[in-house]
Amino acid sequence: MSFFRLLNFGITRGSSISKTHQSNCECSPNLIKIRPSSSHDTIRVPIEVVFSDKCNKALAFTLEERQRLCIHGLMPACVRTYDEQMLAIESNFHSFESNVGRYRYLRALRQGYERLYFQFVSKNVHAVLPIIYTPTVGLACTVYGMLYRGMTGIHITKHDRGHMKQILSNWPMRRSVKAICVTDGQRILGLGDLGANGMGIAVGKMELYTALAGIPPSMLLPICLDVGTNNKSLHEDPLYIGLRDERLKGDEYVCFVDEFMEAVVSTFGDQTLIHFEDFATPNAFMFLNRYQHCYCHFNDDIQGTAAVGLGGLLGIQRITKKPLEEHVIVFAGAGSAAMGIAYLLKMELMSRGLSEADAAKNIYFYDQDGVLTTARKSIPDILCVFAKNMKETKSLETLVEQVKPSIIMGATSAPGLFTEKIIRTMAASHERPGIFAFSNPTIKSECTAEQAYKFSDGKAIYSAGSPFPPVEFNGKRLTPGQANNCFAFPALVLATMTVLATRMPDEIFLLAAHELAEFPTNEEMQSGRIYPLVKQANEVAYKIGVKVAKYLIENGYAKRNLEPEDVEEYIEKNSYKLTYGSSLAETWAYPKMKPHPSTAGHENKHQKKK
Ligand SMILES: NC(=O)C1=CN([C@@H]2O[C@H](COP(=O)(O)OP(=O)(O)OC[C@H]3O[C@@H](n4cnc5c(N)ncnc54)[C@H](OP(=O)(O)O)[C@@H]3O)[C@@H](O)[C@H]2O)C=CC1
Ligand SMILES: CC(=O)C(=O)O
Ligand SMILES: [Mg+2]
Repeated sequence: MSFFRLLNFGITRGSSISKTHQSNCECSPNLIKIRPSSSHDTIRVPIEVVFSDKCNKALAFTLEERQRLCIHGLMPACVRTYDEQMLAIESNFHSFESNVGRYRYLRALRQGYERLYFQFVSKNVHAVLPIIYTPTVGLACTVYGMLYRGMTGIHITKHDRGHMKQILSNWPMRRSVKAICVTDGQRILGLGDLGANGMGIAVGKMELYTALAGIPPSMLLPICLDVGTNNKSLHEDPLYIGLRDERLKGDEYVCFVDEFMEAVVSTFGDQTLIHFEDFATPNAFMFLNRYQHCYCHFNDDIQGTAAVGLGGLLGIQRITKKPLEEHVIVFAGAGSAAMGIAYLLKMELMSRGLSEADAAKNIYFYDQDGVLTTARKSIPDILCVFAKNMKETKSLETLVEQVKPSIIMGATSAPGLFTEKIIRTMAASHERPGIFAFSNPTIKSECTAEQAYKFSDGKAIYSAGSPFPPVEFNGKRLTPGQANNCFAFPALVLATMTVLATRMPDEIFLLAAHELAEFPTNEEMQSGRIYPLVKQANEVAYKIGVKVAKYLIENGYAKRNLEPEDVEEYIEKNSYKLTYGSSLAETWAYPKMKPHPSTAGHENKHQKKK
């Protein structure tokens, strides 16, 4: 018998509890007296469905529901309200001494009570993001095998070639999947190659889709491509969950990922959004170039970070009242994050009328080989324009003394790279030097908030990839910004999924950057915080998501037949409901996802051929 036939047994969809039935119970908040209900009122739902992560309301099952679902007596008498449930979770959450302990608790909560979990995350973004996202998720990935407690997504290994479609079809909610976040685990935050343990990152990113952007979890599928790991310590770790082989490489690796992309669209449809996360930089760029014009694909480390990086730079422009083209900017690190930001920054400057060479003139790159000069052999294409005809130096301090940057952007995973001398040199030449320490998790930051404020005499406009608490300096409370792509990707995926965009063009990342820069008030900007607060992340996702969705419609990228003025209403109507259904039928109807209406042949009037 199908799942739905079981669910519908004995109940008319949409019906509510009858008056007669209600009169069978006498309830006070904590004291319940029941007379047995008549048999036709009960619903024979398998107990594993009632108590499944999707349906379980824990102690919030009402007395009527307990009776009708034949689960009465399987839990204590207390019927908890929403606030009481939140209190219970909050008390548990705070009772753990370590953040990994909290992470572990939240995993169990998600796996037992999905809706309750997302209620808690959405209402406590400020406290929970540092656990399910950076920095704690990074630490959790290092011990992921130990923390593993069952299915969170799909693992496809290098032995699955030729069978990927079949594996993707094994996902229980395959009919509702609309977006995928995939990693091959090779560059997990700044922690390096964590192989199959990287699944924790894909899960964390997708949880933010739901918690911040309201996308139903049933539409989301985290995937780990287990192509081996070159991390020897994982090969020897008895709790490691992945293949203990060297990584696939070369053509074999590319063909593997090609087959994966084809399997995704043939299983879930060609509108599926495919988010790449934490691939090693050369592969990240290679796949972005390969797929961005034929799939609905983006790379968050390159493009999401670029939107947030440029948003921060536009914030510095607001504070200093000096146009970005007049700032001297040093990028420390030449990986996905730094190159992505520099590319978008160049695009922004060229949109202001500068030539490519002029846009790149004041932008310097520095990596493990020192400053990027024209003398360097084999420069990645994207960086050529930034290479300078200057004397080579291996020292970042020397470079900073030489070019006196007003802004430094670190994405190196090299903690302490921004020394006291560097920060003091910048503060001596600039009233409000911009210091970005993008690297994650916290232990990888190029400098801490305290160092940035102390060594700059409180002048620094400091932001970091991971959260830092406010710092008291000379009687002032200075609040760092969080320069993290979590202020961009939820909005971008919300927009893309809302309008069923065919592609994710560069312009939407530029637009997101501009919108993000407008968030902080003038007062907040002047105090040195150029990003919104983490607790505003839902509002950021919604507002930027709406703007980007309208842009996609107006520029012919949308497949859904939706007018720009209807975007807000559509989002509100279709977003994940954090509260339980108001009737039994609504509660139990949850797993039945309505397929997106086919829009084939219904191009909206804004649509151009792309
Ligand atoms: N805040 C956010 O939203 C995001 C943060 N990140 C973080 O940024 C960091 C980098 O990631 P990604 O861009 O993918 O970069 P990669 O790890 O691919 O590259 C790191 C770059 O830093 C350089 N580097 C390493 N050590 C030093 C050093 N001591 N001095 C100078 N340069 C150094 C490397 O140089 P070489 O090539 O010569 O080895 C390389 O160019 C990670 O910590 C990641 O977590 C990433 C994406 C988003
Ligand atoms: C935030 C993020 O995507 C990273 O550090 O890789
Ligand atoms: Mg990342």
